Amino acid sequence: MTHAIVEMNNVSFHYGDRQALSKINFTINEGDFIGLVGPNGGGKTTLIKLLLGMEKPTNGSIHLFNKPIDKFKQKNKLGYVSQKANTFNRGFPATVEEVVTMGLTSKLGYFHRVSRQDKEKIHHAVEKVGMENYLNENIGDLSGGQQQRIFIARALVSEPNLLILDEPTVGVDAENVKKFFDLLHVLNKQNITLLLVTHDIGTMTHHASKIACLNKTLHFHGNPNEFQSISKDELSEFYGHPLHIVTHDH
Ligand SMILES: Nc1ncnc2c1ncn2[C@@H]1O[C@H](COP(=O)(O)OP(=O)(O)OP(=O)(O)O)[C@@H](O)[C@H]1O
Repeated sequence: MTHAIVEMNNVSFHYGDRQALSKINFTINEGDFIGLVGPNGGGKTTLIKLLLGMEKPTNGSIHLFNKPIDKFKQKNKLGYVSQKANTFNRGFPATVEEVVTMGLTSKLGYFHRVSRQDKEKIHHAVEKVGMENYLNENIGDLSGGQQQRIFIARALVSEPNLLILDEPTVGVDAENVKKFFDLLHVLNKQNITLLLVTHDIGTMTHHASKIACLNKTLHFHGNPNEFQSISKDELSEFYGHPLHIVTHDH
């Protein structure tokens, strides 16, 4: 039986006079791996802000794990890796272990003492992303792809059921993109539901179990085969410009 962990019902959102989202009905089921795609300004970031409780819908309702979002207190169930996560420069004075610890302290408060159990969680999260040999390295000395793994570990440390990733493969080379998706599949098999915002539709159709296409309204939400059967003209109309999709075979 599938369990809905996110339910958006008839959700609209305005920034002042500007409507960013209109009448969105969107469900995320436990175990989904959803690629959220759409043109620039289509409302992807806004939708994520609503899920994270950073903005409130102008109309409609959101339920997280069967609770109305304003009654939902288990913030640890949601993990978020932002687009700007890997911007640490060389020499940034924090070790991998310290960065991953921030994933707990941001939820528990900075004065929360890190217990032995917390340490175990931190090490476990770092192991999950295959970076256990780098715990004492400075984050700024790692490659972009390695830093990205650490930010995923930071999001995983609070043991989320839903992991939201915003444009995680921008600026990552093809080999590391492949490794990154391998990691996401492992996490997905471990029952972590994934919502990945991306402009790379071609890669997404190979990896995601569902594609959601957003341009103010939700134009499509279904499996990648159904998505690929949408005509190029229809997609270009939805995007507002001709679209060239590069598909990657693995
Ligand atoms: N803080 C804000 N104030 C006013 N308008 C905003 C604000 N943030 C976003 N918008 C507008 O809301 C619409 C949706 O923006 P949003 O950032 O959600 O789109 P997006 O799909 O994430 O875009 P991109 O792919 O370029 O990151 C756009 O028209 C944008 O200009």
